[in-house]
Amino acid sequence: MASSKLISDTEQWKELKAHVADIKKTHLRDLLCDDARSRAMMVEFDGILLDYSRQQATLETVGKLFKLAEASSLKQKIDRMYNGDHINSTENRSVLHVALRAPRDAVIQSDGKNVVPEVWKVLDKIKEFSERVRSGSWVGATGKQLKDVVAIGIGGSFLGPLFVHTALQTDPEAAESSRGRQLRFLANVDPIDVARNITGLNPETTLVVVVSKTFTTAETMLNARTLREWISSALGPSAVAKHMVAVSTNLTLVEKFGIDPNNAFAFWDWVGGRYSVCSAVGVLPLSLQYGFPVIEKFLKGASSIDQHVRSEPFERNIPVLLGLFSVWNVSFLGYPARAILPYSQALEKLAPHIQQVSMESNGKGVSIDGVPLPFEAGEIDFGEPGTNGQHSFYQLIHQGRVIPCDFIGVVKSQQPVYLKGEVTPEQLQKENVPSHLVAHKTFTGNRPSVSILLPSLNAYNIGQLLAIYEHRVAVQGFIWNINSFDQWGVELGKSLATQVRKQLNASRTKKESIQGFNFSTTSLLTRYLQASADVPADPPTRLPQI
Ligand SMILES: O=P(O)(O)OC[C@H]1O[C@](O)(CO)[C@@H](O)[C@@H]1O
Repeated sequence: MASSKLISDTEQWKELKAHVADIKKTHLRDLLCDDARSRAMMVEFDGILLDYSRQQATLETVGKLFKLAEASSLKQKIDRMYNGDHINSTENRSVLHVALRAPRDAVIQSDGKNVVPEVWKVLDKIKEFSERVRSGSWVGATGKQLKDVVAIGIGGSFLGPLFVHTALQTDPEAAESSRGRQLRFLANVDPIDVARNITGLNPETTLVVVVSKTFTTAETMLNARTLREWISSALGPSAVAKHMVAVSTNLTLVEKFGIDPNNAFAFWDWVGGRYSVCSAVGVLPLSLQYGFPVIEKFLKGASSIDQHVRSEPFERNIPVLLGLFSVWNVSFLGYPARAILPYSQALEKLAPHIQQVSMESNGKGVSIDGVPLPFEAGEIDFGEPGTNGQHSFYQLIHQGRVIPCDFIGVVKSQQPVYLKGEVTPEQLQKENVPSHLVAHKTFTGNRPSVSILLPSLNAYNIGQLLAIYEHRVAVQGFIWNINSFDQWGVELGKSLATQVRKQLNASRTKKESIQGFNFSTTSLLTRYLQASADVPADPPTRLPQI
């Protein structure tokens, strides 16, 4: 274990700790009376407005946060990321998702090699392949056009693409270009998910995209085998070549699985799973659905924010400001959660995606050098689109626990509806509230939030939003000095789960007794084995169906 200095040992951290008492004495209501303060807390870039005046912070707090950024070498860390240094030191890798959306003529090095040409080679291949499928020049085994796509993948190989797909579905341009086509996502190992996803689809007109960085993830490989069976039992084993393609960094395993390597789309170990939506992981299924030109706009939006993060001074740098205030809320004010509240139904899958990006990245208990953290890092992310959330958990946010909120607004809706002559209810009518209800009917306020206002929600804006959140999470990790890009905890979880699977298999097939688990696990496994005693050890293949 290294003995590097923790950020919490610096003077700048201690100054912020001491500053908390001043802020706790101040009510947000009073802070908001200061127009100059509010004006200074608004930042605009490329059509996006960030208003952070509703943070429990003064301009002095902001100054102190910038000093903390300096103490944590934030600028140098951002530069090291863009320079392709192995900042993911525990896995000895570069972190270069910014290269996935860089312009064709950009130069971004990893291990002494410019990776941008490789990125564009894959993008060009996706463009060509998706155009062939969409135009009908690539057809299925029976000569029919492939109108439907099932993307199999989990975690980072699922949540980001699902978020972007859901956000694009109602955008007029994307809706037009996807007319008559369907994109579905199969993630869960529970056969119910297979049943739901194949219901209503015809193998003759379906293309399956297996998305897995490692091509070893148990859930994905089981689902891939199931859909391979679905295709070959209907159309014969040779149909797999026409109906299944893959996205992976492990092209050897792709070939072993039976997918033609020519129909595989590569990405690289310098792309973390949860940061991979701009690689073939997202770009292939999304281009099949919407056409490459729409998805190229999405990449351009993300790239615009990449340039902003790298070059904008911290005072006007949206992801840096967001990251600093997240650290302020979590580590100084002691608020462990964050609500992501987009006022657009199209962003309904933003919170599930950011949950992985944020919590898998920053849910760490040790510094990048392996030193246990004496403070809390990471935050609990959750969210729902407004106004649905208002009718669900906002009560707790209003009057219960303090949860910093991200309010995301869209000025020009994808689907604007204007009602002529709509009358405003007389909400402000004086009520004769009985005294015993006054406290129940009062908001004490003083709850921090940021507002992010997008001009519209087209492919470009969706790319911007994605990149803002990705960089914000990285900024938080840089300040806390943790490794936001590894996931050893998840890997440990997977290996513990493998032991359980092995035990279940051994008990079923060889009647081996359960060994090496605690009382609780042993009891649950025993009960499960007893209750499923009628399941044959080697069951015949049966496709789930509804
Ligand atoms: O793309 P793969 O290798 O199948 O992994 C899927 C996901 O599993 C995880 O390792 C978490 O279990 C994620 O980080 C990753 O995105």
